[in-house]
Amino acid sequence: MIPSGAPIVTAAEMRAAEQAVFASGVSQDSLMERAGAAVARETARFATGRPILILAGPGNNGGDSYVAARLLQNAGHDVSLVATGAPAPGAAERMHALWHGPTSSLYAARPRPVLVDGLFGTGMTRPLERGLAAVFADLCKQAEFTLAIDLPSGIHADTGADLGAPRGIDVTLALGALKPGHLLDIGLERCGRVLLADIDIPVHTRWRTVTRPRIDTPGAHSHKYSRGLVAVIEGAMPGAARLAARAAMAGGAGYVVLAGDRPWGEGPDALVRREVRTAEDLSEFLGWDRIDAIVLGPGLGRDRRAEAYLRAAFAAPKPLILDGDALTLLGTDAARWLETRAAPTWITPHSGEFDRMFAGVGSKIDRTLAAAAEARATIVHKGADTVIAAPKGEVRLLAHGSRWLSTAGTGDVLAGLLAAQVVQSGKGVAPAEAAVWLHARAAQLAGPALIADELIGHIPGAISECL
Ligand SMILES: NC(=O)C1=CN([C@@H]2O[C@H](COP(=O)(O)OP(=O)(O)OC[C@H]3O[C@@H](n4cnc5c(N)ncnc54)[C@H](O)[C@@H]3O)[C@@H](O)[C@H]2O)[C@@H](O)CC1
Ligand SMILES: [K+]
Repeated sequence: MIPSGAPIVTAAEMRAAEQAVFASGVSQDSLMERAGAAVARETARFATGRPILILAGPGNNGGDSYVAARLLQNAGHDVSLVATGAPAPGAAERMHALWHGPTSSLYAARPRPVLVDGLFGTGMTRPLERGLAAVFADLCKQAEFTLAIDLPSGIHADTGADLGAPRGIDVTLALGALKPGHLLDIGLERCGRVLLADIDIPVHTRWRTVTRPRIDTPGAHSHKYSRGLVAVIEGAMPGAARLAARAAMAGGAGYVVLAGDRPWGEGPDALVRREVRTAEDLSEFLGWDRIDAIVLGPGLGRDRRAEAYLRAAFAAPKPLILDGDALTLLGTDAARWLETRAAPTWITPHSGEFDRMFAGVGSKIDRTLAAAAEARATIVHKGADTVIAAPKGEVRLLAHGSRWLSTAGTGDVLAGLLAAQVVQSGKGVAPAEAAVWLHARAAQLAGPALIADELIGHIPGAISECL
């Protein structure tokens, strides 16, 4: 569980935001008191009277531990504290001085039912030393409840990479804002439930977690064309395009046309079919001014005709959603091709497709942002941690989507759903955020062992939660 619509900042941005708070006259000690008070509050809520063991590292994460230990002890809790070494000079050292209980060595620590991890937070820069990681993992294993302060020690704040974090953290209390490490890579698995503590540090960022969209009920004067016409192009595997077309219909598009050389197969009667056999046919069809968005790629194939279809779709001055085989065809030339389009483009790669199209370094957010800027397209980089990035720097992140979505066809459904949102809600991240939320919610409603066809049936239920 991750708070929705929450700001996400890097460790450096968080430090800068803290410096701005200090510059406004708030002392480092009082900020640490706020952080420690939030930790004490949440720990008390979950501890329900059980004995508490608090781990304190050398830096400010440890400083928060000393504050929490003092406040919990003052409130009558049974608290033991262990430290990895002397606290760093400054606020952490001053908070240590205010802690009047004993401080013992981590290596002598006895497990207790409640564990609070204040070893390292955003200052985590290198892997945990092996012996320390083993002791820490063992204490987590033997605890009944574990809360990590800001981040689990052993998770890289900016990338979510594993620097030796234990399994079994139940709650991570993010201080001030979420960090990418709560949402990406191994961090996503190891944080448990993420709670956000507002410690009154203003942050300014264009990165947020995905929120539930607001969807308008069609107005009295709405008609099929005003609600948007989506054209889905069929290729070698017609089932994939049909899934996308049906998802566009369920997603609220007013009119959906499936265009291909075998469009007459199964599917709803409300789906309009159009026979298209060559790239010339396709160009002519895409010239129809009623078309508001095009979906190309699901089941397209990778032959010469598929390439010609891709060129025809690129040339059409319409919003374009590219998925699957279209992305494979773009390959390493993706950015060069995509940036030539005048009309808006969305691409929906999974990590394998993304890595074939774009180089890049850094976290999944950094790489997706860089690719979006280079390609001048909005990118929905799918996965357990789905990152949406737009060329001008906007980021939305959906973590904890249903793991049952990892089956064939669910990506085709997302592409169609995205097209339906594009024709209804316009540009950039907004339609992508709506589509990703609806897709994840439909998956939750479909439950375990879902198949892509069933997912479509739950889209209206997801939409009804957004009205
Ligand atoms: N800056 C502030 O005033 C505030 C910071 N806060 C807390 O401070 C944390 C950040 O504090 P720090 O910047 O001091 O950093 P940490 O407390 O996360 O880490 C302390 C130091 O440990 C060292 N270190 C990193 N990886 C290590 C490893 N594998 N083994 C051994 N040592 C390692 C680093 O040199 C780092 O400076 C936040 O996560 C948050 O918990 C909060 O108290 C709010 C206020
Ligand atoms: K921690």
